[in-house]
Amino acid sequence: MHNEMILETISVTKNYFGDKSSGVNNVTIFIPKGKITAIVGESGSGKTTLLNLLYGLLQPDAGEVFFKEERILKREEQLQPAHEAMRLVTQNNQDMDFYATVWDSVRSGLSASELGKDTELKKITDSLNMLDIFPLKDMPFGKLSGGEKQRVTIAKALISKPEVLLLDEPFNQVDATYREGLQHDIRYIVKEWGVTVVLVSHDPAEILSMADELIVLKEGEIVENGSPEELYNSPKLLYTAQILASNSQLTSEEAKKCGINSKRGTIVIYADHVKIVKGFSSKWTVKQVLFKGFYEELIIERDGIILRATNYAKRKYPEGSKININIEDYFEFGKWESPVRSLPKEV
Ligand SMILES: Nc1ncnc2c1ncn2[C@@H]1O[C@H](COP(=O)(O)OP(=O)(O)OP(=O)(O)O)[C@@H](O)[C@H]1O
Repeated sequence: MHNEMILETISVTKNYFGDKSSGVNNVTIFIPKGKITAIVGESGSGKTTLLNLLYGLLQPDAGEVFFKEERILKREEQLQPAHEAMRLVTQNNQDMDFYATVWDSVRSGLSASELGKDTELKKITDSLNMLDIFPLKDMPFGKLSGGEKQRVTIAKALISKPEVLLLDEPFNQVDATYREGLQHDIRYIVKEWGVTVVLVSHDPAEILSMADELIVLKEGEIVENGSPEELYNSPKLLYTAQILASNSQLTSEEAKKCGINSKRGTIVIYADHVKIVKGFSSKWTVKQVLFKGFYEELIIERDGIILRATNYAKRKYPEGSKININIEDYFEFGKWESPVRSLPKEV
């Protein structure tokens, strides 16, 4: 089914120093309505620049941005940045008053024409309830935890029911244990209110669990896009594989020692594809155990080769213990980074 588009950029370029070394170059994207689109990429790849261009906060040097086929006006053409149907939540609560109560903070998201109306109370209450922060309504914003602050900024952004919500690294300040709850609530809001969300993120876990669509940026250019499943299961680029999953990279010589015969330069093995199995043949040593909440990531070593392995049986394999593994899948990347899909291998 063809998705209805709400936002698009046509060959948009924004450079900060007059050359291609910064910002974004010739970017054409389509944002589907009522979905969550994640813009991903390494630090400095242009994610925030693209988000600000979509919002109209930055003006493109070339190209155009459209909201529902209506061109987003340039700064000199409008009184306020951005289209009124969009809201941007920036990183680090930049535009929040730390002394204001949660109630007043959320209320400040209403436009002048909405303030003082009969509907004001209901709008504030609905927004607070939607983000599950009504009990905090009298607390000063500055006294809240990172996760609570983020809920308030989103409630403020949503109070006037925008059509598009743009979120820059929305879970950065949110404690890992509260992330999933907030991710779930954003998904719920998207479904209930039909809001379109565009978010910038560098965390594979949140991208894969939340987004309907992914746009991969590298050095200011779009290099891949598609659903999280498509890109995770069949990344065209080594770069995409690195962004979407915790992984190990081996040379073909190293891979050979793991039973993988490949003539291509780089072999990528997702931690999720390294399975711990019973057996006596090949012993790997657990060098490090990384706590990841409901699972662990093990850094394991054999003959100088280091791999990452996901382990759900927590505390079963302490540092120094010996384990056997199966490599269930891997990707081979050659000179042009186009991968060959690989068959499961036992090690
Ligand atoms: N206001 C600015 N002035 C000059 N250069 C800038 C400005 N904003 C961004 N850049 C540069 O443009 C490039 C892209 O920056 P941007 O913030 O869009 O990347 P990002 O992918 O969001 O990075 P991060 O994940 O680190 O936030 C970087 O090289 C950055 O240094």
